[in-house]
Amino acid sequence: MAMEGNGASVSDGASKTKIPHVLTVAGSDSGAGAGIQADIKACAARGVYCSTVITAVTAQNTVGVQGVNIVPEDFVAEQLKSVLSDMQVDVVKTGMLPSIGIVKILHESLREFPVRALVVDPVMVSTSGDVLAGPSILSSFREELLPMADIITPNIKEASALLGGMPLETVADMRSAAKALHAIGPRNVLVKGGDLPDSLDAIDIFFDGKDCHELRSSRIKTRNTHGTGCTLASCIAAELAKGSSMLSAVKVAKHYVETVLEYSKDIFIGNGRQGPFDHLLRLKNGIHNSHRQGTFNPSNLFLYAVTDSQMNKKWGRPMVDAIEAAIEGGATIVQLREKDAETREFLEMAKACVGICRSYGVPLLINDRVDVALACDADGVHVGQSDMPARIARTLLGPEKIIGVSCKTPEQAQQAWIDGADYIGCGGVYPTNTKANNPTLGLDGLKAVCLASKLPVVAIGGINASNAGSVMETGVSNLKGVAVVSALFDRESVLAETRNLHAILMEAASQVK
Ligand SMILES: Nc1ncnc2c1ncn2[C@@H]1O[C@H](COP(=O)(O)OP(=O)(O)OP(=O)(O)O)[C@@H](O)[C@H]1O
Ligand SMILES: Cc1ncc(CO)c(N)n1
Ligand SMILES: [Mg+2]
Repeated sequence: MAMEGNGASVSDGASKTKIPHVLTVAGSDSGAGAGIQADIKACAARGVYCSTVITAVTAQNTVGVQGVNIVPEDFVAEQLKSVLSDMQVDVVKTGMLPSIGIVKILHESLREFPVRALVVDPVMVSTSGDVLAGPSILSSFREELLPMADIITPNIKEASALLGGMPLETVADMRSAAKALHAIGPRNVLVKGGDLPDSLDAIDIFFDGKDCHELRSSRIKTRNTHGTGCTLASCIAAELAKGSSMLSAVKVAKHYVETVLEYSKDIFIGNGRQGPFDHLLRLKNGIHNSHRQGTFNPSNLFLYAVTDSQMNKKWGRPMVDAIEAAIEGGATIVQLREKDAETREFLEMAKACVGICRSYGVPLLINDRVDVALACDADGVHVGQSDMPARIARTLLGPEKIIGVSCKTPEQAQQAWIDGADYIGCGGVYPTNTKANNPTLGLDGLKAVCLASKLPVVAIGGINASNAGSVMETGVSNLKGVAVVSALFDRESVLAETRNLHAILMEAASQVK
């Protein structure tokens, strides 16, 4: 029975804050790794409101899909109307659409209530091999849904099915498929290569009708990949709802998936072949076993990029571009270190950098300046032994912000823990030009500092592609990564250098394990 609306409307003239809003039209996954549940968590992690129209309820776990119950078409229509007629949806994202009738209803609803963008994840078969939408759906996808879509995100099998069984085995095949799918009508196509056999990287192909981009990230070795496709599409929708361009939404989403897989690679849920991951980046090393209710994850120290405005000036690149390139290349945290700018100029720059880092989910720390960190709402500060003491910085910044301290000696390392710091920056490990009169500790000095503290440590000072491997291979358990300045920013291509260093660190980390 249909219920009447309650007739009440809120329009009291009070100031209203619009929050970006994604509506997901998808199936429920009882195991909560994929489907509606993944969509809600991905949107929440990206700071976007998510409403839900449920098309089917599945009984599903890490072993497979045990049952599917399709929601009656009329009731899908009713849910769509309830949300779209009232709730200021920016972007609609679709997942499991299990019948031709449901596709038709969605098509009609979107004509009646247009939205800014439509993201279509043409879900057909789960990775466990279970059918979520049968082949009879293909023609209605092609005729009704694809031409309306701003982007479609098929995996290899789905791209092949939509193209009548065209075989897809190589990156070149993925490129041809992206172009052929574009001809069916969607504005943009992303063919996902998560299931591409024998590929070292996770490669996706993006085609916008003009240019074809090959998007690569490192392939995380983990069983916890159930729901990557739903998460990727929801994150694209979330970034579009915030106002991103399509290419940047796709890049941010891909980077987010890589980051959550890395964070969640060792978590254990379920006994089947493919487990879920933790969208909110908390389980591994996270708040559950931290001494403080903070949000710092020590894995963020893996590739720590420290900026230098002189170097960026020398190479003629704006700070935000340099930072974006470093993040794209694999930097896991950024420290803004500014020695020349006046406070106001520094603050403006810091705000822009917070914006870019936040869009990628990478923390930004401010060197030295607690006031600037507070004013731009950065994720924290890094202080030296002659800067604001960490204990006072903690009082000023509160329990949530990240605080790092530079330490050269075991005594300083012990003090950093007592003062409530989150990590230690230890160096200079090797000689460097970026800091005058800085004594060199060598790998032995680094080890001594690591062993003196429970805190995670990042090594700094003269580290580059040729010696980063030996630093990581010291194998002390709380040494979590390396911090670099010149090796990334005093170079022609920040992206290429960061990527290279990231690969070296991954290799070294796998040796240690
Ligand atoms: N092991 C991995 N490491 C890094 N990225 C990955 C990995 N596996 C998948 N991805 C990325 O995750 C995204 C989803 O890709 P995939 O091809 O697995 O989609 P899907 O099969 O639709 O996902 P689902 O498992 O939810 O059905 C892509 O950007 C892909 O490159
Ligand atoms: C409900 C649902 N939607 C999508 C997928 C694809 O991962 C799944 N396994 N379950
Ligand atoms: Mg997959």
